[in-house]
Amino acid sequence: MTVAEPPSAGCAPAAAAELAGPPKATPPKAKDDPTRHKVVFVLGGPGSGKGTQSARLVEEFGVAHLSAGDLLRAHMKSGSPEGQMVADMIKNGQIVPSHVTISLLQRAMDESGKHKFLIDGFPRNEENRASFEKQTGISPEFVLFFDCPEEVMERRLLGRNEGRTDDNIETIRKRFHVFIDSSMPVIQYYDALGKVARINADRPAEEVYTEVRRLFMEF
Ligand SMILES: Nc1ncnc2c1ncn2[C@@H]1O[C@H](COP(=O)(O)OP(=O)(O)OP(=O)(O)O)[C@@H](O)[C@H]1O
Ligand SMILES: O=c1ccn([C@@H]2O[C@H](COP(=O)(O)O)[C@@H](O)[C@H]2O)c(=O)[nH]1
Ligand SMILES: [Mg+2]
Repeated sequence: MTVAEPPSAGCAPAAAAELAGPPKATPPKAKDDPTRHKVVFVLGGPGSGKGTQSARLVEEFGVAHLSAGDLLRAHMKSGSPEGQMVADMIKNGQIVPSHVTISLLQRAMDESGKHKFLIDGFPRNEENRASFEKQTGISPEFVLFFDCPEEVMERRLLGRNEGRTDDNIETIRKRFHVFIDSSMPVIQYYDALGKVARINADRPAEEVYTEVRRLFMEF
């Protein structure tokens, strides 16, 4: 990627901002820096139970939970053209451009006043992952991967009844394809670094949580 030249002196502020190019990369903080943000990515197919298990962790450990999907759903209600684009992409099961999701995540992290985060449903593809690591200087402590058969996830999503525009059979099938094609490579990337804890999510939620909390205690 090419880095934009700095704006010349005398540039108008708006033009200068435009010339400044993409957000600058943040260098990683030292391991023992108490202000360092620690992140666990919560990944798995649609309906695998990411939100359900994250809520339990919030209850027990008080960690901050940032669901990228929830942030995008809130953003789509903003009424802005970008919000409309997000609404259309969610309805079609597509991955929203990284810069949109990362700026929502960054703002939520900054406003939370916390240092430990569960980031649920992100990164969705390799480009999300690389951009997030570069822009924030954060790589995850580990990844919780909820592994669940598609037929089980499909049944759960069709029974969820939260009025989501993407919980219909047509979009669910697209989301499964996107998960296999684009999101699994992210899990494989972190697995190669020894950072993935795989959890069998095809069990009662209580049973899944017993394993999740045990893994989380090490965080
Ligand atoms: N272990 C489980 N057994 C049975 N039902 C479950 C289990 N975990 C979650 N559910 C139910 O399945 C549905 C989907 O769960 P949840 O919203 O946590 O999934 P998710 O991974 O966050 O999905 P999405 O990626 O679509 O946001 C919910 O209705 C939830 O109550
Ligand atoms: O990082 C992300 C997270 C989500 N999306 C879009 O939102 C929907 C729903 O996400 P859930 O995690 O299931 O709530 C997803 O299908 C994508 O369209 C995204 O683009 N990027
Ligand atoms: Mg969810």
